[in-house]
Amino acid sequence: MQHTSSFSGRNTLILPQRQPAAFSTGRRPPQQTIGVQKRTRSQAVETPPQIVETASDQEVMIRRRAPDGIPQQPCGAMRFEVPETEDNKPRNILEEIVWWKAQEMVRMKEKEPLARLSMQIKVAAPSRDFIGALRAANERIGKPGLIAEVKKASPSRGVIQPDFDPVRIAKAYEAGGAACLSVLTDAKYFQGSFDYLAQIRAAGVATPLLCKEFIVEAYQLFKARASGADAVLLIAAVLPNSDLAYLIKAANKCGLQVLVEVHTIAELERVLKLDMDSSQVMLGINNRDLQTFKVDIENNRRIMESSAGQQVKERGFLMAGESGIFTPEHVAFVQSTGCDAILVGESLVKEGNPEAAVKKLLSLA
Ligand SMILES: O=C(O)c1ccccc1NCC(=O)[C@H](O)[C@H](O)COP(=O)(O)O
Repeated sequence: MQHTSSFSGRNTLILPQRQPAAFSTGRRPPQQTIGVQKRTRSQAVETPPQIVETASDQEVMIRRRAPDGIPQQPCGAMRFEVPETEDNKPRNILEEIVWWKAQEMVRMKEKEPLARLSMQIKVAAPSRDFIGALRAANERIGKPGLIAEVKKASPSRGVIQPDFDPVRIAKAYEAGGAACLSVLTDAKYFQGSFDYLAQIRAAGVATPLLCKEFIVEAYQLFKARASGADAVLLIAAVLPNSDLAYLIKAANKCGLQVLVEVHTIAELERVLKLDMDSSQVMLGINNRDLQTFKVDIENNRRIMESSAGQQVKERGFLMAGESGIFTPEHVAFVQSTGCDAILVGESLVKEGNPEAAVKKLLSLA
């Protein structure tokens, strides 16, 4: 991958050269098969078993795009329509969200071209050290550094906080002792907004902000940074390593740190093959399976006890436990597995007094 300096000339931000994504279309390359190929009896004798790829070896389990194209695609004054087939329906919520992002971004780019965002980034206030703030809080309080999530709704829980005021909640989290905040920006599935990031920053909240978005393109990094984010989430279940490598470099060049999220040992093993700087990239274990919604915080222990989990510690990466953390006992459990940070949404945001909820969760009161 070619490296270039962050900014060249006056108005052009140069990003690293993109490598093609291994499975970015969701289709497998023709020479690859899942499991053992079907053979006739004679072939079984003559041909050795050909196990080219198993499910756990696959880079990503979700298909990044609908195989036949998105159902409706504007094209100038015309519109493509692809007939709905079984294959062209998303297989799970994560696929649905990721397919939606492609359509959403067409409109976003029309409204706010990349060049405009690039100009905004140049004059933006410097970003804050997201990972450093979590490490400092962990040292100061002896508990995992808390990333408190500002989210109104989610696909699995519906509306979590009907009386949703993002700035009020952000200020309360900060006053309660959160080291960092995570702000949902997806509008369709989480009722979030990039404007919330900007509003929270403009209101004088000093804790670093994570843009919680389903990022598949560099455009979203620019949008996050222009809105006031200090860090972005990249989801390993969505992005093959080629895309992760590109997006991590692009994010860092925009002044954003990165939280790379995994859900399985296989994903962590894969992600650890990337060349990552532990001062710019942290890792997270999402205990929610984003394809089925099942939450299991034991997942945290399983992953941290694996040899990949050991490698995380040896290489000095900050690791966050994410999802399903409701009580101080959960916090202690996740910390005992080796996580020095936690990401918590529902249990805090649903409380009428989020400041007290943070103190209670961290046993600071
Ligand atoms: O929460 C969902 O329903 C969901 C569905 C599809 C993709 C992502 C989803 N959630 C993101 C998260 O995992 C959580 O917002 C985050 O980890 C906090 O979890 P919690 O403390 O359980 O609210």
